[in-house]
Amino acid sequence: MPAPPRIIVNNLTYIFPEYPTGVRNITLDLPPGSRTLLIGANGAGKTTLLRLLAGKRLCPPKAISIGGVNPFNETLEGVTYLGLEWVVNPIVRNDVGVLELLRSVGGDAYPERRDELVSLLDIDTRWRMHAVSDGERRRVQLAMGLLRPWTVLFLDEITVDLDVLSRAEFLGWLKRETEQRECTIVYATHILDNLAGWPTHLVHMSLGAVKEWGEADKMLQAIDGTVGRTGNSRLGELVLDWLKEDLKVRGPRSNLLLN
Ligand SMILES: Nc1ncnc2c1ncn2[C@@H]1O[C@H](COP(=O)(O)OP(=O)(O)OP(=O)(O)O)[C@@H](O)[C@H]1O
Repeated sequence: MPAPPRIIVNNLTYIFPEYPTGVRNITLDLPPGSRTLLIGANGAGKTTLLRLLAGKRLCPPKAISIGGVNPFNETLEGVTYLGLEWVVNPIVRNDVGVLELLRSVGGDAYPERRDELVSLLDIDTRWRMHAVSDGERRRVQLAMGLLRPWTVLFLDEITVDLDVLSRAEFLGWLKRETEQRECTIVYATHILDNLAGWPTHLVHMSLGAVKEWGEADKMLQAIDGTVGRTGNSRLGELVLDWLKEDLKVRGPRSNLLLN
């Protein structure tokens, strides 16, 4: 990557061909080393935005810059996108061993990193992938996906199958990565456990637009104390307020059927 992994989005609008949905007028500036949480209700546009950022959909020429590069036009060295299509890749359901899989994605080139991920994700290298649980499969996938040292990581909630401890370890490792190397993370998630103190930035999306975004500490200042009214973390409390407000503005989807 030619420049530090800063992510700039400049008035990005993308509408799906033949559908009136998409994302509109999105502007963001996420500095190198930041860890951004993308927050929003189902259908808010998080996956659409992440896929645009990762260069998987064509966007207007100057709307996105990842380390100074338009991701659709140029190959993005060091950018990793882990989303649904990666999760459903059938390769990780074959009768194949863990080490063989890790080798196939370059594990031998990064032996220390491979061993660190195997240990962190509590992977038994004797596993055969057709005979593991969903969570075990997900851990191996994560090790595969993260093995090459990325500079920008786009994560579309891929930790749902992990148990609480594994997810906490994983999040801690991601945080250390951004502290020890020059790299940047954007993570779309609905699961806020163990995320207190994790994000440097928050982006709140609703109905295909960014409603607000900024430094997490500043945005969380509005919520008093470390634990909110419902026992949630301050982050959980803030997000709950956002989503309630979004629902109020949009109205329940069931109303659409009645009209
Ligand atoms: N391929 C597509 N073609 C047309 N519309 C789409 C397509 N993919 C998503 N949409 C629509 O775009 C909107 C945003 O979808 P998106 O998947 O980005 O939401 P999301 O915030 O990631 O939701 P979730 O939290 O459920 O994953 C939705 O209204 C959805 O119906």
